Amino acid sequence: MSRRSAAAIPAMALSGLRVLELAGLAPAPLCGMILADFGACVVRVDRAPRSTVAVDVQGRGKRSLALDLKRPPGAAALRRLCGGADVLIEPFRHGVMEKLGLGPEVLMHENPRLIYARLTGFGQTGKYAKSAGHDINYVALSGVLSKLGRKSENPYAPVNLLADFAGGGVLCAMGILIALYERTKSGKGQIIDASMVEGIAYISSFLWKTQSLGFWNRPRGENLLDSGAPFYETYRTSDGKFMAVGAIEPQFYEQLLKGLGLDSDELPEQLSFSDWPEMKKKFASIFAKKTQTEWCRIFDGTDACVTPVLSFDDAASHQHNKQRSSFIKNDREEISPRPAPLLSRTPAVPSLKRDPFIGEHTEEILLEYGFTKNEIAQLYSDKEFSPPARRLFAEQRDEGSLFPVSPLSCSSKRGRFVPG
Ligand SMILES: C[C@H](CCC[C@@H](C)[C@H]1CC[C@H]2[C@@H]3[C@H](O)C[C@@H]4C[C@H](O)CC[C@]4(C)[C@H]3C[C@H](O)[C@]12C)C(=O)SCCNC(=O)CCNC(=O)[C@H](O)C(C)(C)COP(=O)(O)OP(=O)(O)OC[C@H]1O[C@@H](n2cnc3c(N)ncnc32)[C@H](O)[C@@H]1OP(=O)(O)O
Repeated sequence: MSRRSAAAIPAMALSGLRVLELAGLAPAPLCGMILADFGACVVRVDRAPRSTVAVDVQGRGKRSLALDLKRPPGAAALRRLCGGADVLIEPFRHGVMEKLGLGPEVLMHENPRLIYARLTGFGQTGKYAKSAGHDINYVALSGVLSKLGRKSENPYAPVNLLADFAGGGVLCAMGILIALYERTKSGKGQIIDASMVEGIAYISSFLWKTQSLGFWNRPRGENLLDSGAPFYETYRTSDGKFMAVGAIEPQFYEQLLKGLGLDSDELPEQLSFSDWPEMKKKFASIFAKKTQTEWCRIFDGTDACVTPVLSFDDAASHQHNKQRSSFIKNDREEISPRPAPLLSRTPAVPSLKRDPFIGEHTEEILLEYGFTKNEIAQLYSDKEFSPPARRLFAEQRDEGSLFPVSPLSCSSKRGRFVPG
């Protein structure tokens, strides 16, 4: 690429943004990965020296610094790093950061521009603030879990997508961006209390606000969008695959019937609740007569709102997704979703390298944040970053297979790290 064309590539939307993400389980890593995908320089602060395995499988585009925050030099180092950062993401239950002397009153006193994002299940206050929990507990407490599941079955949590990721990682990233925008006007940072319970509840506003419309008057699994309706359901095909049907509006429902070879004049009204169970059986027996490919041939290109239920492999190779390059392959041939949404001028440019090893970039990050070689040596001598840990990092690098991967120095590879 010529120098001219290289110069013409606009910086990513978040380039220059310095983010410290304290290593956590699932939500905070997604939050950090989103920011990194869109250009932020994200440093994951891992535990040292006791970490042996990276919990973060969403380390794309991040670098790793290992610190023992329980020892005064480690906590002091984080304080100093926060002095030069824009955003701190912390994923511990309420009180942990305060116990470490790293609460917001300390860090924001030293850096009033800091956005201090606290991503927890239950939030910073309330009866459960100090309790352990996981996605399913947060979805339960939000009220949403009571709505999920098929007829006559127990409530069902759809993997850990709702709390950890939608209500947690994504909304926390949104909170950070809102706070950053506000900071351009006030010059001040702020604390973000991102509770996953509230995140899911917020995301489920439609459910709350449609209560009065009669959408949800029937028991779980018997309503319009919760697998009660025959036209909003999945159906097994003759080859053991599935089709998804979402033909809600009458004109689309008509096309569904046409594709199935049915005549609406000979059927009950679309919204006749009492006929739904029978209609489901009818649709199921028809879908079971053809393969998924055959049904795709019938419905593709129509407005019947019928699509194949794809496996991950099939999703990545589906023509539509390929046409949009919706999935990317990293340098280990691992396929994952491309960052979304697509920005027209400054789209995300995700790293295609492996995720970072724990502590892999400790020294280079500390140097970038203004530590001298002597100070870093002092941290070493204080066993903050002990020889055994260094050996471990070397072993990780040699084995190469223990951890998913991507060392990407913001300064060298993307030119988007701005030293403080
Ligand atoms: C359902 C999901 C969770 C699913 C995750 C699993 C799918 C994955 C978990 C483990 C993964 C595997 C593993 O990594 C090994 C392999 C790795 C390989 O790369 C891939 C394959 C693996 C097999 C991998 C596979 C999978 O990825 C896994 C199986 C969720 O719901 S996640 C959401 C959980 N909730 C929250 O995050 C809300 C806020 N947090 C909390 O409530 C608590 O943190 C939590 C989660 C309840 C945990 O409580 P815990 O008591 O453990 O921690 P805290 O009270 O928060 O305190 C943290 C303590 O740690 C100290 N500390 C932190 N950093 C440092 C540091 N740098 N140095 C020193 N010390 C540190 C801190 O001071 C606290 O100490 P104290 O307890 O003494 O105060």
